[in-house]
Amino acid sequence: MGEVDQSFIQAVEHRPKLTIIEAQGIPLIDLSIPDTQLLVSQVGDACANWGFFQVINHGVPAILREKLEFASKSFFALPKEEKLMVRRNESNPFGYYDTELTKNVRDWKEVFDFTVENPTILPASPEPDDKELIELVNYWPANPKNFREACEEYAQEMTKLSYKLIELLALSLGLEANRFNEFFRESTSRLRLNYYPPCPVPGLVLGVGQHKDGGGLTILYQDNVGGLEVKRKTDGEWIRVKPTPNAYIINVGDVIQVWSNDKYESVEHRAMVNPAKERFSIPFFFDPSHSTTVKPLHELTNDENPAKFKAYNWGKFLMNRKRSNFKKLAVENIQTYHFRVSE
Ligand SMILES: O=C(O)CCC(=O)C(=O)O
Ligand SMILES: [Fe+2]
Repeated sequence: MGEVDQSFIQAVEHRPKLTIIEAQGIPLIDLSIPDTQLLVSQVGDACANWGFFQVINHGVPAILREKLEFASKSFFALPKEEKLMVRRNESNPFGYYDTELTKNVRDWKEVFDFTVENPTILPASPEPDDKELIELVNYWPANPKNFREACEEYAQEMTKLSYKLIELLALSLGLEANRFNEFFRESTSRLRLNYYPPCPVPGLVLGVGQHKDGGGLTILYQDNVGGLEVKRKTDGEWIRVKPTPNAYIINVGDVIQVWSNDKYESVEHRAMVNPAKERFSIPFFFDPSHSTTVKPLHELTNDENPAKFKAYNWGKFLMNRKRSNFKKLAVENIQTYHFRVSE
């Protein structure tokens, strides 16, 4: 990326501290324990207290992740011109991208995005009155040769793990295990490969600026370099999540916060960059169908605990976010608090 352009520089209050506080507290959950009740209560506590947890013994074969990590490294090592052949554009918000913005500031990263459904149905634009839908098919690079296969095999495993987790989450909220499943048919789930090159000014920029994930669940794999920071709910302190070999980091997104009527909060996080090492991470975003109307579940609201959010459409929300990370806007990008019912 050459010289550090002004567009990357974070406002003073958002700059990362170079002294690291490493989290003791992010719960580590063993998904293989046979006692479902115990598992459900561990997941429930983690969601309520942190919004984040790590899982081990999750059933995803390490070999598939390693194959994808290798494919990702090979892809990002290609000459820029080759990567630009699968660049996202105004009409398709997926593919390769190296100028993404988070909240109007540039991230120090390159990404490759693809969707799980083929095709994925999305609104043509974020405009509320535009009813047109589009069918998106993924861009695949010609190299490395097994790139598409590695991506697709891994995404299937992520989908399986997501259903396991969303069912535990439903149980932890006192709902039927399959309560959320219907929302994820014709999902808009996406997988992202993140590449963070070494950066000469890690105290001034971020790999990903502070944000909340907008959708259902995120399943993140981070390599052993580390850089993910989570805003601790108890005191607002930024806490580094230490990489655990073979583990996944799970966080609830805004959609689950709304469904749960604030019982579970979607927590802010960000990624720091490293002055010497490159870093790779692989988030999977388990997101509902574009047609989903997101609103607090009726089972979780009543007269004493009325709905805290107005209903909104997931497809339009997603396209709004996509527009704001493609182009710098004069206004703040869309956030779920815009739908909060005033008290
Ligand atoms: O790379 C990371 O550790 C975090 C990435 C992330 O939060 C995202 O892509 O939404
Ligand atoms: Fe994120």
